[in-house]
Amino acid sequence: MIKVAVFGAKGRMGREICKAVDEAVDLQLVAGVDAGDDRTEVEKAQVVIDFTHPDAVMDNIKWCIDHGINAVVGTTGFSPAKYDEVRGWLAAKPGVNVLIASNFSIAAVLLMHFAAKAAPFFESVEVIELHHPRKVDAPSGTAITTANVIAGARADADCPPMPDATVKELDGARGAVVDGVHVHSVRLQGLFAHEEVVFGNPGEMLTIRDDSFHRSSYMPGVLGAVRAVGKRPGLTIGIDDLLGIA
Ligand SMILES: NC(=O)C1=CN([C@@H]2O[C@H](COP(=O)(O)OP(=O)(O)OC[C@H]3O[C@@H](n4cnc5c(N)ncnc54)[C@H](OP(=O)(O)O)[C@@H]3O)[C@@H](O)[C@H]2O)C=CC1
Ligand SMILES: O=C(O)C1=N[C@H](C(=O)O)C[C@H](O)C1
Repeated sequence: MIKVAVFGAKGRMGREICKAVDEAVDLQLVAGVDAGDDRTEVEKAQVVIDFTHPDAVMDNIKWCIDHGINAVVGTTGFSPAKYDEVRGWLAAKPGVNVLIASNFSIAAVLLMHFAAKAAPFFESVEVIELHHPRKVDAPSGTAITTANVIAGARADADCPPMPDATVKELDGARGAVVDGVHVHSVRLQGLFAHEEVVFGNPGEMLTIRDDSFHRSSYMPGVLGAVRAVGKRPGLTIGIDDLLGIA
């Protein structure tokens, strides 16, 4: 039995995660807390799951590492510098592990995998992410990761810069630029979490799209990460390795 606590327990993801942990026969929910709550019960956990807020997540990870508790983190807002900071904290606490993934849904993880494979074959690529209007961050963490892996694959293949004649632009019209990839964020009532990667060549186009319709799509990935994190030393980024597609 793995003892689990949830940070952000009353949030949209947290509520679903508490239910999934409760229903799993090999996991025991020992605590669920939100901002400002007492954390005494959390200290009994072997794994903390964090789905909170980009401004809170680094302090939460530090708290887990200081208390010798492994962490599975879905909260967004990470950068290479933040990953390095977590690595630094973990180096001082051997035996404690952290797994961070910008997306735990199988469809989104596969979308990113396929996007990286397709990237070297196209002259142009842009990312469009579409989410519910309660989302606080833009672009989404998944879109940032997608742009990162596309840029990495293009750099490895020595792709030339993408064609783009824009010289006159209303601020934001071409979206945010992440690692040289344009990323467009749509916030629309009725949507949940969706992403399209559009690739273009002269005379042809490829679209790769994933749709999450419900938060249940993240649960197999989150619970799989909870079961795996104790066996993965240090910092693990993403669940590709857990799925055997790294
Ligand atoms: N990786 C993935 O697969 C996915 C990631 N996400 C990400 O997860 C995060 C949360 O999303 P969502 O559930 O929709 O957000 P919500 O705003 O619904 O929930 C966030 C919860 O975190 C709580 N919280 C804030 N600060 C702290 C803190 N310091 N310690 C403990 N709890 C805290 C909030 O409490 P209070 O209201 O009291 O402030 C709230 O209950 C976002 O970054 C989102 O992008 C979402 C879906 C999937
Ligand atoms: O806030 C959300 O809802 C989601 N956040 C994550 C992100 O920013 O990528 C994952 C998913 O898109 C849902």
